[in-house]
Amino acid sequence: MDAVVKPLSARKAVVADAGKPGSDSVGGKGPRRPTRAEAEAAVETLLRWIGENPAREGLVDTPRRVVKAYEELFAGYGENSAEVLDRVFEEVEGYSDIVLVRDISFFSHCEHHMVPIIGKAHIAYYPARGVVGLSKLARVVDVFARRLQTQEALTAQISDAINDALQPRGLAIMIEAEHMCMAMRGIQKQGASTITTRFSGVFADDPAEQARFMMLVRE
Ligand SMILES: Nc1nc2c(ncn2[C@@H]2O[C@H](COP(=O)(O)OP(=O)(O)OP(=O)(O)O)[C@@H](O)[C@H]2O)c(=O)[nH]1
Ligand SMILES: [Zn+2]
Repeated sequence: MDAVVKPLSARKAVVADAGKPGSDSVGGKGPRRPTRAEAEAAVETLLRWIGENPAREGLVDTPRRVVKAYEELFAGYGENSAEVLDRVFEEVEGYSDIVLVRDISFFSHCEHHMVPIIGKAHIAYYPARGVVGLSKLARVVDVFARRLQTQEALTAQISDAINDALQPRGLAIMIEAEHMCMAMRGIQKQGASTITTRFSGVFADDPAEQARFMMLVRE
């Protein structure tokens, strides 16, 4: 959770690095991580700021609950994509055609407003030196989704992590998401969905492969 309190410049460096083996768990130098009590006090301040009375019965435990919920919602800062993708299975009877896991649901939070991004990721690759457990693709989505994000960075980080770990012949990532900061506030457009893609290897080189990916995602 250190990155939550890192200055923006330091945090940007972490994001740029993310996905490289061993470098996407956030930590190291930076401002001191606040204590749990300080984090709870910050929630209490926000409660007072919105006009609430943190001492009323329904709210006395809320700072504790919010901090606990943040540990879960932002658990990705303590996780490392390289560890998740550590185990490559090479004995797949020579299978080297497309592997596509679609509709991987995720929740993230936008880094501008800290409100939810709700979406689905679709991931396809052509194995070269083996395959990973299918659940690991979904786990790697959560490693990065459970951080403050932009959809573009999330897409790039997932792609970089899988490319580094698996070196597939091709990798395609598509993310479709609704940003609550556009739905609940600001422009207030519900149902608008944002699509981002990242193609590499044969998916970047061959438009027919991109078309195949799109067809499989949509069918
Ligand atoms: N590119 C990108 N923009 C995002 C993402 N999530 C939220 N945003 C946008 O980030 C922008 C932040 O704009 P600002 O003008 O700094 O903030 P704001 O005054 O709250 O903007 P409004 O949302 O337009 O009210 C908004 O346009 C959001 O829609 C994302 O994942 N990617
Ligand atoms: Zn936002």
